[in-house]
Amino acid sequence: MTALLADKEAPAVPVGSTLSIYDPIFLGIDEFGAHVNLELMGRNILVGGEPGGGKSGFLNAITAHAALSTDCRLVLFDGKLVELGQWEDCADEFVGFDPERAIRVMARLSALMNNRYTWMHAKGIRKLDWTHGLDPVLTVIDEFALYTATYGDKKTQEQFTALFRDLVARGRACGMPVVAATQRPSSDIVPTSLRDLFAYRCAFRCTTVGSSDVVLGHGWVSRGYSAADILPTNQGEALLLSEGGTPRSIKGSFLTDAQIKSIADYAAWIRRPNRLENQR
Ligand SMILES: Nc1ncnc2c1ncn2[C@@H]1O[C@H](COP(=O)(O)OP(=O)(O)OP(=O)(O)O)[C@@H](O)[C@H]1O
Repeated sequence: MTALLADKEAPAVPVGSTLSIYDPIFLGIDEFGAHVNLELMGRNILVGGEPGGGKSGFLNAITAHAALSTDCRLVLFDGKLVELGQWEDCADEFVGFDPERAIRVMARLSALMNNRYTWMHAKGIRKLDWTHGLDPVLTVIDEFALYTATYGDKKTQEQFTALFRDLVARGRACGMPVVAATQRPSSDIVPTSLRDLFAYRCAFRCTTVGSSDVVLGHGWVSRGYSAADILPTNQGEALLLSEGGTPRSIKGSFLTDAQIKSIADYAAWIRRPNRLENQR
């Protein structure tokens, strides 16, 4: 009822819950049915696996949390438009298949990182947190290989790759984490030097044991953790590895298109620039 009131008549309290990007993000359940949550701030997440394994579902669950977090700015890259497209109204930037635009947005993120580090240096801050009053900026990229190896020419691909790598390397300490997914987990698309910048790695079903190791890190297959063992019929199952741990079998949370639409509508409403809190 409250939500139906016009802005000027609405009480100065939120009509529903909002989240913080500093809250743990619900990702799904483990093999014992326990909730699996992830603290994103200060970390990057790499997601890989064959088409149809459940990567976009996983990305949508994280994006939903971020969209409902009014302390988080969102930058979305979706070369297919339809995987993250429903969140466009919640995002500060939504990049589709235009490689030049992808580079421009990445370059702006790079400039923002430089500004933040200059400010942090002046203030003597080593790692940004919620007490510093700067909104985190989450970048979510579905199928980054489209930008690094498919769209554009060699020059634009190299430019994007360099800026992307810089964001993954430097973003996390200044409140700019990255969640990046690819359906091509091969060593040319995800070289070890890039993979190692991701503290969290999530492997959905992979076609080969080599691809599983590309996502999780070399040696996990030989220790018995292979995403190639996930059944093709078990979509949404993945091996999740967090810094210093061992891969954990999870079943990712999944939002239907209708659920995404209603969450995205609500999130766009609470994120609108003239929302009540901003008018005080
Ligand atoms: N956690 C889940 N639980 C149940 N079903 C799921 C889950 N995740 C995905 N699915 C099912 O698998 C289908 C494909 O999932 P999704 O689009 O996320 O795969 P993908 O890995 O992103 O594929 P692509 O690489 O082609 O984009 C979904 O439409 C859904 O039916």
